[in-house]
Amino acid sequence: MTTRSEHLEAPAMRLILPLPGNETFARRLADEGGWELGALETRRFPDGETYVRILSEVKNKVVDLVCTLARPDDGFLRLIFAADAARDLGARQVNLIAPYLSYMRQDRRFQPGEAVTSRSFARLVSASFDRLVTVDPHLHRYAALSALYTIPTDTLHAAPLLADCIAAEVDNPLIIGPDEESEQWVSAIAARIGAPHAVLRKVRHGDRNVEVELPDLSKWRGLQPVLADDIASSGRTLIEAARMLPLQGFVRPMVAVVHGIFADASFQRLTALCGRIVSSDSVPHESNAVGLASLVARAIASASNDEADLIRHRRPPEPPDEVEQAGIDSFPASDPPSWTGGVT
Ligand SMILES: O=P(O)(O)OC[C@H]1O[C@@H](O)[C@H](O)[C@@H]1O
Repeated sequence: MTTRSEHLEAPAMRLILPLPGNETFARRLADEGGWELGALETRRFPDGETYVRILSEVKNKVVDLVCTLARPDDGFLRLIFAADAARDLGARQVNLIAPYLSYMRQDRRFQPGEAVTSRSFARLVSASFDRLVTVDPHLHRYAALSALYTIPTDTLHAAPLLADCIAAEVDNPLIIGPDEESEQWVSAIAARIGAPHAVLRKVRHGDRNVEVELPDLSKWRGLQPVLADDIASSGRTLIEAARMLPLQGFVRPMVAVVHGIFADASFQRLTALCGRIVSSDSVPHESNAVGLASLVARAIASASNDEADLIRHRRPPEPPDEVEQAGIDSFPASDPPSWTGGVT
């Protein structure tokens, strides 16, 4: 008979469990690691409430729920219900594998009364999961996810994979970031493939209204421009950058993004202005050309499955920081800024 201590010492079996729409990525992940692929069923009751049923055995297993979080409001409750169900049914550990992590951009209160959704979302996820694995979260004013999340997190980077994809497709690339924020990604990509890089200036006036200015790039005319960024959301940032490049005599740019959300008809609009457009498979899209499953599988395999270790790494929530208070004080109602959103 197996004793309790023998059982705890045995390596936990792992179950990769996709939420709807994440089956392809989950299958790749399971194949990479040689792990079991599970299934769950969800539907809506006639009143709009969510039904969730886990169809695989989870007892004593490490359960990795795979759910990219593009358009999170549609499926977040079913994700939380699935995590709770896995735990109720005896899962030893319940992790969230979210190749794209949402709610990273409203990371402070820009106007009095605004919800700081980065913080609220992190609290909800931290309450339901033991660990979070994600790729290139939009860390702007926060240096690391540990400033928001109270559970252990693994932050992976797609820049080397995007760089290899660009190098395979373009001979003499000039890597261009559409705004100052993108410097971190474009410099990493450029360094890996030994290409020059430049960063444009952007002013955001609204959710779908941005202005992009080009510095003098004439010394690089003749190179193939490659616009690289972390997210294409409304696509406006990339569209404006792509519109500006021909003004300095550049050919149509290639576009390489980690997270291709491409809301509205932005992909079609970009296609009209650009050459090849590639993204990672963090968000399922026709532009997916860079697979992340192997990167994510390696992180999962090396993460600790030890409950005691996870409990040690859980931290109490941090109190609101200076930034939040500064946000409240700095925008008196009589003098609102023209752009009230948090996204740059
Ligand atoms: O312009 P859209 O595509 O809406 O938003 C994406 C841009 O906004 C920034 O936060 C991102 O880093 C990216 O540059």
